[in-house]
Amino acid sequence: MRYFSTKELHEFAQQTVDAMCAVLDLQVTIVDEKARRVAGTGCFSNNIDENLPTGYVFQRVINTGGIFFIENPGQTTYCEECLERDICKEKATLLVPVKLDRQVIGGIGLAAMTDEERVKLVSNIESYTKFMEKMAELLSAKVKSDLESNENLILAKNLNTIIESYPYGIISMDSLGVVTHFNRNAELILNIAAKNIINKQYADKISCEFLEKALSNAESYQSIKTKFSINNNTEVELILSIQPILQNNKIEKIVCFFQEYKENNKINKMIQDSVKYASNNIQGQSLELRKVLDLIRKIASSNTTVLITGESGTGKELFAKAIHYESNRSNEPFIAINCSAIPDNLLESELFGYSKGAFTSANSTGKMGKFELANKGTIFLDEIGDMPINLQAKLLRVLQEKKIEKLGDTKSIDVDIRILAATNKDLKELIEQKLFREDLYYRINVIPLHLPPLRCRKGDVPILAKYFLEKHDLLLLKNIKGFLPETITILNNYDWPGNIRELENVIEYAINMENSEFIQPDSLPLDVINCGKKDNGKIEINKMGENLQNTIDEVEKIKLKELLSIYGNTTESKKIIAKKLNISLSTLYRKLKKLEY
Ligand SMILES: Nc1ncnc2c1ncn2[C@@H]1O[C@H](COP(=O)(O)OP(=O)(O)OP(=O)(O)O)[C@@H](O)[C@H]1O
Repeated sequence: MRYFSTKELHEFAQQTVDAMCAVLDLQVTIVDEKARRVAGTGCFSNNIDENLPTGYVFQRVINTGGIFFIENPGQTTYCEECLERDICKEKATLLVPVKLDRQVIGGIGLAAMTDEERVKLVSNIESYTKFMEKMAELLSAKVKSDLESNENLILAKNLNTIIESYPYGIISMDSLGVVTHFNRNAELILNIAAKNIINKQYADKISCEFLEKALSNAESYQSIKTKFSINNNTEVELILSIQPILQNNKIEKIVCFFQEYKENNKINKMIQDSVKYASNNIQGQSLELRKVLDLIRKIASSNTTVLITGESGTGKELFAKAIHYESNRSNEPFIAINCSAIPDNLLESELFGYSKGAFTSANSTGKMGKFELANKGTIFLDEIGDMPINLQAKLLRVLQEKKIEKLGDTKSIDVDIRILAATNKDLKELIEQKLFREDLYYRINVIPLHLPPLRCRKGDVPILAKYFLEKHDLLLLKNIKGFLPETITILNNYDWPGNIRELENVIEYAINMENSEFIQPDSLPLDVINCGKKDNGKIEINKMGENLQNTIDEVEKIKLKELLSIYGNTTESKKIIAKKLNISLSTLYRKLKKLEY
């Protein structure tokens, strides 16, 4: 790649040398990483865009990244290879590399052309060197920022092409709802010209309840069937996904993808079906699992609260979603909140929302709480055992009265929600410790649903393993066909303390490690092998051997990268590197090839 390839950079380099020459009263030149002159003052200005003479010391600066000061040009060993050493007009010269992220991308040279200039340069060499280093940093920063802005430009063009050719409507807007992108398909579906909506507030032209909710609460909604009102009183029915983009927990942008809903449209049907039959994602055939699935089908359409219990990673959230999507609330929101992940003092406002001006740091427009957001749909209160006791009293009121009050507001709002709760704690024990309200326990535990740990439904291990293999193999593009029988035996023998989440992670790890068509036992993590296989000595040693080789390769890679950046990538430089490492040149080439250099 040529770093000083643009006209702007050439002009900047020339302005830099002119300014330096005016201040220092010495001649200045800049060369690129191929030792081609990019800019120059005085006699150097005659050879711009030409290569420097073969053997000129600048070549060493570029190859080694070192600073060179030649007090007596033509007479030092550095000048021996220079074809112009006998006609050199320079009386002294200082050459400094320009580096970008440790890679040499050129150099700056300062030359004394008279005896007087030479005395000045020699006697102040330290300060000149420091100054030149600063100028090299300045040049490098300019090259970097030009490269970045060029990359950004290409990225923006690329993104725009993707957005325009995407087969869905796309609207993107900022946190105030001002539209920044509106693609061709959005124009066709909503019958609005992009120029009439870009830079305007979407609410002026179209309105959608979900967008408003997403804008005020940073919620993402996936594949909802919803109606959009267009300003001339027409409505279109859409399948819509909304994705907020957050920065420091604040909405920066909202991106919406949508398609017009048509009964017999294949994609729409697929989206609808995948939403409706979310329980299809539940894998397993054990008797224990089939009992749970039967129960889900029975309870899905009622509005009764369900308490899902089970160890971490057994699928509590997945089953909660299955209940929602099997119910007649499936076209309405499913809102999940993890009560242990939110600090106690914030949980109340997250659940109930607040009115404008409720407290000093409150958002000036107020905020909808999760209960209000889940209206008509389902709210999933995960880790309910961690809910602070004062909030438990408020939750009880919501369950009994189906009303909520925002913080800072006395007006109550009716909510029509189904509550699903989950915990991996023993709530009865928490009741004894006075950490959980007994009345709330009975209120939420109307339908108990217990998910057995994976070790109690071993029959599901091979089915789940195959399912996760197919899922991650597709994502990692490895084309692995299955497991060796010994691998399945190890998986079956293991205890799975982290349940299905742990199994999924183990399979993803194994796919990454595997280089053959079938997952071998030694591609599993060591702790799974050790616990899952009784005679595991051979595998452990193999694994250690493999890890040791990986570590050696890594260290070699780092060292070679460092030496290449110091000495350069030419044949000459490689000879120096081989000598330094005390290995033959052919061994060095073999190592570079193996490490893909
Ligand atoms: N039967 C199943 N079939 C397919 N995937 C499953 C099954 N059960 C769980 N999973 C997957 O396992 C992972 C963990 O599930 P989930 O997050 O629902 O567990 P959880 O019990 O809610 O965990 P925690 O208590 O730690 O929040 C998820 O990726 C989920 O999709």
